[in-house]
Amino acid sequence: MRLFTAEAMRLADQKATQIGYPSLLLMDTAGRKVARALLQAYPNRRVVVLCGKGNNGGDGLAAARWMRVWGCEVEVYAAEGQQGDAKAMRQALESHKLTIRPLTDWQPTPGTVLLDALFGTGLNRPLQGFYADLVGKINQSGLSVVAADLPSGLPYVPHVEADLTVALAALKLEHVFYPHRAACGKILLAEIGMPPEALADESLPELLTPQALHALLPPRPGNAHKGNVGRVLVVGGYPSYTGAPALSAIAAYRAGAGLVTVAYPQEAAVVPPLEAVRLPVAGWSHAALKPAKAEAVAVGMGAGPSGKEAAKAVLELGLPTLLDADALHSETVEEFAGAGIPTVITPHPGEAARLLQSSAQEVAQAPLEAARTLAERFAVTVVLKGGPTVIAENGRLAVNTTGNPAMATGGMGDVLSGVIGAFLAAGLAPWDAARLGVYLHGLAGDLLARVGMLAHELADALPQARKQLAQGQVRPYWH
Ligand SMILES: NC(=O)C1=CN([C@@H]2O[C@H](COP(=O)(O)OP(=O)(O)OC[C@H]3O[C@@H](n4cnc5c(N)ncnc54)[C@H](O)[C@@H]3O)[C@@H](O)[C@H]2O)[C@H](O)CC1
Ligand SMILES: [K+]
Repeated sequence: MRLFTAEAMRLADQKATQIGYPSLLLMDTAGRKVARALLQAYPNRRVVVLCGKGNNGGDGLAAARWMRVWGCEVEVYAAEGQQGDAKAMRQALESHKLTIRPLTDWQPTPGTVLLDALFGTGLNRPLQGFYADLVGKINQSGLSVVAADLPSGLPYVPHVEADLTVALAALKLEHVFYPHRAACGKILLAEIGMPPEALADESLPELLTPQALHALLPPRPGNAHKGNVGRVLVVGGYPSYTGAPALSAIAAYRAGAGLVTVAYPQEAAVVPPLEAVRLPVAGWSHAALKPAKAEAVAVGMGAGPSGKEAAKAVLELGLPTLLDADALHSETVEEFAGAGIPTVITPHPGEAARLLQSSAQEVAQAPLEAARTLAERFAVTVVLKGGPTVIAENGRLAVNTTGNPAMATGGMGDVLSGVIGAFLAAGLAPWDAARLGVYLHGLAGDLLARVGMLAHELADALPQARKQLAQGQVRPYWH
């Protein structure tokens, strides 16, 4: 499944028309789906539909007609000047003898549900004047609001704050990235009959879905033993950061690793989990790490200023490697890529900014671009953590669809490193290990989803998350 921009959606629309699918049919289906979703969420309420003059307004006019056909009480307020399909929808509605009132006449009436069909993907500048005031009035009314396709005004300010948004044909950036996603309320994706060919644009970012991720889960063979399902070497720890490598080790086991070894400076009071092999080292060197039995390495978690040296020792092992936190330095990443080692880096916006020589704010404002640039510049697989996390590799992008703000606590990144490390060790390519790891980590977070949860608790929820994914029980947030 792909993530659309407004422009990509317009092209998809065009393509559908070119291959012979009538656009009026798309609009009518859009209206019917919006109407049905609204009535399911707010049964037995009087509905007020507010329509703009573009195609988003056309969806609203179609929705009003369907609600009328189904015998619901519905009032319509619309801007003047519809063209094309939207004009046809206005005529179709009028033929049902429903009075369409001027948009300027609308006043909030207690107990009604609003259908916001003012603007969708066609907005190319912030709302001003009458429409800005109207959005303010909608938001201050305290009424329940259902948005057709997008809360009107997004991606700018002001915009409608909806309780429910029915995304049409595909999810757009605003349905996925914060802070805009918050204005959508609950999100439902409505299929409107768009021919699949029109929606299949491989150049767009992939949205991680349970179906796609399910296929990546490494099988657990009947003759599994701890030596053939993936062994991970966790390298980190420093006198003042002793918890990080332990968390990664727990997470690697919880994600399915057969054996986890933790290498840490002997002077650091690291307490690996009981199940891990301990490898205290007197200084970072290849010789010190060599005894570890592993198919993949995760390095940098809580390694402090010794992170660079630790990574250098890991480099010589030549194993697929995840570089996190204190191992995230430009020279280090370049060395791994230069040596042809399958490498995943997991920066947060601050670390990404350090690698890109920009600011954390710039990275957070344009995460897709930042991840793509990092992947191009360093020729590695990039996991840029955020709301949501973006994965990039060699021109392709994927956007995570699990996780929640309660996960914003210390140690969550260390857990993610362990999870991705486990999938690298199980033999997954970096692109697959990164996507599956990020998705499962977020899914475990969603199973707990309460502020105050701890990183090790999330790790403990990983087996349940994996089981749900394996059994096809995961419902994405837009269902
Ligand atoms: N494939 C689909 O998903 C389908 C989507 N549909 C719906 O169509 C809209 C997009 O319609 P479009 O006509 O392109 O744009 P809008 O209705 O969002 O608004 C355009 C309208 O508004 C004017 N305008 C633009 N910016 C401003 C502004 N700042 N202030 C005032 N007016 C502005 C512009 O000139 C136009 O007149 C999509 O979201 C779906 O809801 C189809 O129904 C079916 C297929
Ligand atoms: K809208």
